[in-house]
Amino acid sequence: MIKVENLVKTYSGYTALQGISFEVKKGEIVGFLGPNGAGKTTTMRILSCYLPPTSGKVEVAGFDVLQKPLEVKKRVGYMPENVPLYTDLRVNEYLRYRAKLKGIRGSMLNERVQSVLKLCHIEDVASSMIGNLSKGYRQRVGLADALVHDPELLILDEPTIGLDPNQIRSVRELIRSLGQHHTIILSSHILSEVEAVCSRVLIINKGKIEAADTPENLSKLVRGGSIGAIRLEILCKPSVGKEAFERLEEVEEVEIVEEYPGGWVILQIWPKPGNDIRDGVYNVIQKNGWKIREMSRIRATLEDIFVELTQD
Ligand SMILES: Nc1ncnc2c1ncn2[C@@H]1O[C@H](COP(=O)(O)OP(=O)(O)OP(=O)(O)O)[C@@H](O)[C@H]1O
Repeated sequence: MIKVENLVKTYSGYTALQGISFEVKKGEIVGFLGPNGAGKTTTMRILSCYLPPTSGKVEVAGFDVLQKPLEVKKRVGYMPENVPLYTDLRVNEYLRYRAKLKGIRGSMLNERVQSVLKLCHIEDVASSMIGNLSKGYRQRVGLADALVHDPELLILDEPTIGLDPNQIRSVRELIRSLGQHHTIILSSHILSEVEAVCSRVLIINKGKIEAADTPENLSKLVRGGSIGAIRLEILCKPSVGKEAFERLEEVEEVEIVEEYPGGWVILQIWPKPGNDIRDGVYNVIQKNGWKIREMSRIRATLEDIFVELTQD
C-alpha cells in the first residue's frame, strides 16, 4: 500500500528527512513514532500529496505521488494534526461539502455522508454547528471527513491529541474497527495507545528510520529482551538470594530492589540476552525452600523501546 524509498525532504536548506525507506502492506495498522521534530508530519504530508518530496520515490497503492497525485488522493484519507474545520457549518453540511470536493456526486453523496456519520458515531450531532462541538466530536468529524470518499489508506496524525481518557478510548476503538477495512498509518505520542492498536511500529528520529517491526520483536532490542526481567519478593537473606541467582548461567545481573522488616526482599533478575530464566529462577527458590510472595515479569514497554532508540 505504501512504498517509500530513500525519501529526502529539505526545507530551505534544513534536511527534515534524510533518505528514509519503509513499506506498509495492505491491511496493516502501523504506528509512526518519534520525538518532536523527527519528521512524522513531513512524511505523512508527502504520503498524502500535501508536500512534494525533495528526492526519492514514494508510491501509494502503486501510484507515484509526484506523477499521479490525483490517483493517490482518491485512495488516501488524511487527518492532519489540527483538524481544520469550518466552525460555522453544520456537521452534515460540512461533510457534504467535503464529499463534493472529493468528487462524490448524485445518490452516492447522501449515502457516503450517512455512512461516515454512523461509522464515526456522530449521527446525533449531524445538525449541530461544528463550532459548538466538543474537541472529541470535532476529532470524529475530522475522521469522518478523512473517510468520506472511502479511501483504502488512512493517514492519521495524532488522532487522539487533546482528548480526555474516555474519548481516547472511543477513538481508539473506532480506529481498531476501521482497521478491518482500511490500511492505517497513525502517529501518536501515547505509546500505550499505539501498543493497543498497531500491528507494527516505525520509529523515526532526526529524519532517519531507527526501527520498523512488531512491538514484540522490538522488545528484543532492549535489556531483558522479549522475556524481560523477573521480579521476586521472597523471604531470604538478600545477599544469599542475590548470590544464588547470580550462579545461574543465564543470569546477567541481580539487583536488590528493596528490603522489608521481617526478612522479605524484592529482587530483580536480568537474563543474558535471549535467555528465558523463569524455570531456573523457580528451581533455585524451590531448592532453597524460600517463601515467595510475588513473582512477575518486567517486560519492556513500547516506551522503554522508544527511549532506548531515540534518546541522545
Ligand atoms: N514548512 C517548514 N519549513 C521549515 N521547517 C519545517 C517545516 N515543516 C517542518 N519543518 C521542520 O522539519 C522538522 C520535522 O518536522 P515535522 O513536523 O515533520 O516533525 P514531527 O515528527 O511531526 O514533530 P511533532 O511530533 O512535533 O509533530 C522539524 O525540525 C521542523 O521544524
